[in-house]
Amino acid sequence: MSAKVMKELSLEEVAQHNKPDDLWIVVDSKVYDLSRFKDLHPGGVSVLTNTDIAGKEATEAFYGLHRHEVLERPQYARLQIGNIKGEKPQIISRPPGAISDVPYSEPTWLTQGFHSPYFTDNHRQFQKAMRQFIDEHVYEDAQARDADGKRPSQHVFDKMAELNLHAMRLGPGKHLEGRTLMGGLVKPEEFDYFHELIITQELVRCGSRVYGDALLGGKVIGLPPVLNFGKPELKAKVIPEVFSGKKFICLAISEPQAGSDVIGMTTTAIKVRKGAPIPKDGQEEEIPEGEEFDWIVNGGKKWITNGMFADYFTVGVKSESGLTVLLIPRVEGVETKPIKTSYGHAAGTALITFDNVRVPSANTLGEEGMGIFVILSNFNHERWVMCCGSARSQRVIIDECLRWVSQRKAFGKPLHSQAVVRSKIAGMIARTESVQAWLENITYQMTHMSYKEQSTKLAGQIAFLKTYSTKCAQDTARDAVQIFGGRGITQSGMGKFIEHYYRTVPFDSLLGGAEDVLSDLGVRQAIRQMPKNARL
Ligand code: HEM
Repeated sequence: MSAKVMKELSLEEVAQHNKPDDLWIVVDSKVYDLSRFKDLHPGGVSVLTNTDIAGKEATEAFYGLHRHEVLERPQYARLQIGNIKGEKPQIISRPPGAISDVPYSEPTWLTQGFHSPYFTDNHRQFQKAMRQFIDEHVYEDAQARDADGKRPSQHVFDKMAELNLHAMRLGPGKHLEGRTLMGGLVKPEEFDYFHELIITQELVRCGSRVYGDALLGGKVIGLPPVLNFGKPELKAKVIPEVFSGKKFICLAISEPQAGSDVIGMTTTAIKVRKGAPIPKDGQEEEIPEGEEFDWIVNGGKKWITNGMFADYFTVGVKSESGLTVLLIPRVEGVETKPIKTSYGHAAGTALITFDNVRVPSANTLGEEGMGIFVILSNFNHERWVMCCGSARSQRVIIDECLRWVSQRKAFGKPLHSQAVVRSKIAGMIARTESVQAWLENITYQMTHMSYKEQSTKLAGQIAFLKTYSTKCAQDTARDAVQIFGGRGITQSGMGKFIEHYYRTVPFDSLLGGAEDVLSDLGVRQAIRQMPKNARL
């Protein structure tokens, strides 16, 4: 189809078309014919036929009420019939992959003229590729799935697999060996936690909290126990399936009765001889040392991210010898039901029931009765990932607020002319910058410590950062709603990302350890490390 030929028009010519049935307006030097559209306009007819708008330059009025993306939607873009002679559009869309030039909407290491001791040229190239990938292949799917509640489209998982992003989201390590990462941009042995931070922070820019989890959040926490504690044959089967984006895994620990109280969990596993019938009395059989057997699992798990579409479940169970972790495939006796949460359905949050589920002993992860170590070993990494996301999501809100207060007028002046509005934005910026700076410091420590060292030295730091970051995020969400007013609680239009943020921000403060629990953990760790001879 040939491109539409745009007329070159003057403002005087446009002014002739100011009647309901012959209605033109100008937005950012582009002339739109709204004669037929006016009856379909979601904001009504009268605002368009108003004498201040019909046949006039309406840029300011338009941007006070609509996001720029409205004009990019094909059904509205085609209303354009021409341009104002000698003028050029001033408002440009950010090209895919580009850095934003709205102040504070990027961390300093990505801001023109700023420097960083942490990020190398390789990190910068990696960030560029990652942003391009998100803008081109992920953003639209995130918006669509957030709205319809379906899980992410398979083509997104497949594209991520092509770049080995599923593997990279588990951080640096042996699992990257022999893989081509990001089309060869980074060598497996050079991939570090800053690369991983970049992946998480770029993903968050999609502006959908549920989609972040939907995009295999379950794998980020459910696969490490397999990777670190699974038997070789199990790993050889499950890991390639999950890294290929064709099979899904989740972590199932929390229970309706026990919440995150891992010691108080009630899901049970008893041993029976391989293939033997399930004992009616529920009593475990004596299995000779070294012989393979089956576990019989009964119980349930709640709030399990990706549970609805998972093929594998990494499950904490109570066994005779204590807490044990099993990898349970989706087999007979496993049932998943959706749980409605405030962030929507795309992440497949599930209630899972296990009814006499038979699991081979070869699927035991780590030692029997030592499951607490299997579970705890990944907590730091999970919390750190959440800090990366939380830091970046706060920046998305700053970007939204700065744009809004500059384009929205109240009492004849832009919103930013109100001191109270500026003061709220000052708080947002200070909080976000401090979270990111602390995060980069911790990430740097991680790149210089073994996994074991990280557990002993950084558990407190990460716990404090997570608590601090999620508290900052909640303050920022609350202030952003005040700045956006009614739009901040409306799911479409100007404030849609603010409404979403305010609704979903508690997730980060709960998942991976609630705020109060984590602060306490950090202090207890500090007390344990107090030198015995320290005195005032
Ligand atoms: C090319 C021209 C225009 C198009 C394509 C358009 C399209 C839309 C759309 C899609 C909405 C729904 C809300 C959203 O998705 O953001 C909307 C709402 C609205 N529009 Fe327009 N519009 C145009 C021009 C105007 C103009 C010039 C005015 C006059 C000041 C106006 C006033 C409104 C109002 C008052 C609302 C309701 C806003 C709200 O719910 O907060 N529109 N418009």
